[in-house]
Amino acid sequence: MQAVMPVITVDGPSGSGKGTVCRLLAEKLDWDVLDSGAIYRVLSLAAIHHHIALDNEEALVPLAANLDVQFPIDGATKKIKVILEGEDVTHTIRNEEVGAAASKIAALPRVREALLRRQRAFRSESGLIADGRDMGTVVFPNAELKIYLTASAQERAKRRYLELKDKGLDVTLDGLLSEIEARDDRDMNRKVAPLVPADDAVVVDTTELDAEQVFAKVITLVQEAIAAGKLPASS
Ligand SMILES: Nc1ncnc2c1ncn2[C@@H]1O[C@H](COP(=O)(O)OP(=O)(O)O)[C@@H](O)[C@H]1O
Ligand SMILES: Nc1ccn([C@H]2C[C@H](O)[C@@H](COP(=O)(O)OP(=O)(O)O)O2)c(=O)n1
Repeated sequence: MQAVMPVITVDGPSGSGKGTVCRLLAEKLDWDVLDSGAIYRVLSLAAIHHHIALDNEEALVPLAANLDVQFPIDGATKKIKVILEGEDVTHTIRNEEVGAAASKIAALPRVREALLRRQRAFRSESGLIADGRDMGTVVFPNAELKIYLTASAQERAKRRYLELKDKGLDVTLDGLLSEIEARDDRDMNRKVAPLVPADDAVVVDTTELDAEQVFAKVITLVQEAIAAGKLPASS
């Protein structure tokens, strides 16, 4: 019988640094990553392409259940690509408009239900680092280690501003702050699987920490989990 492979969950609001820490941790442990936000983002883009309203749960559920999405590794860059219905949407899904749309469809209970099995199927032969909002509370409630990253909305907006400016996008700090606050409100106050730390999650406030310091803290948590026998020594 195949052993059940370990899972580390990393949840938190937009810009708290989940993607960054998950990428570094996956490299260090040689584990796989589930970017659950990318699935919600891709679904919202598919809804836009198919002219389905973001609150039309009836139509969104079959779209979610049959979503034609692949996450291949780019041979040249070694980064994960996102392919929706044969089209490379790796960059398109990252803008704030798609993030806001993703947050809207993510509030629909039956849409979340339709995506559950797809997310759990990412559990891999190595180990899995799961990045999202409800990884520790709903999708992998038995995860061996649960981390919840947070930071002030101001700091998260500043990070997003620097990132998007760097990509040459026309954004303002105030605009991004409003969008982040609206998304926090929607994600934290929805009825199903709201963004909240799992009871057994370790909360790390990253407001005053750079990415390297956050990673160092997370590595310490992994080492503590190994010492406590929660994660295998080979992690
Ligand atoms: N601790 C940190 N301090 C400053 N900037 C950070 C930190 N962690 C991540 N970043 C940067 O902030 C932006 C958002 O980080 P990201 O990992 O994408 O967050 P999330 O996945 O939680 O939305 C990225 O440009 C990233 O490089
Ligand atoms: N597990 C998840 C992941 C994302 N979502 C929703 C809510 C989020 O605002 C959007 C986009 O998530 P994503 O993690 O890509 O967003 P950020 O990179 O943190 O800005 O999707 C969710 O409801 N549950």
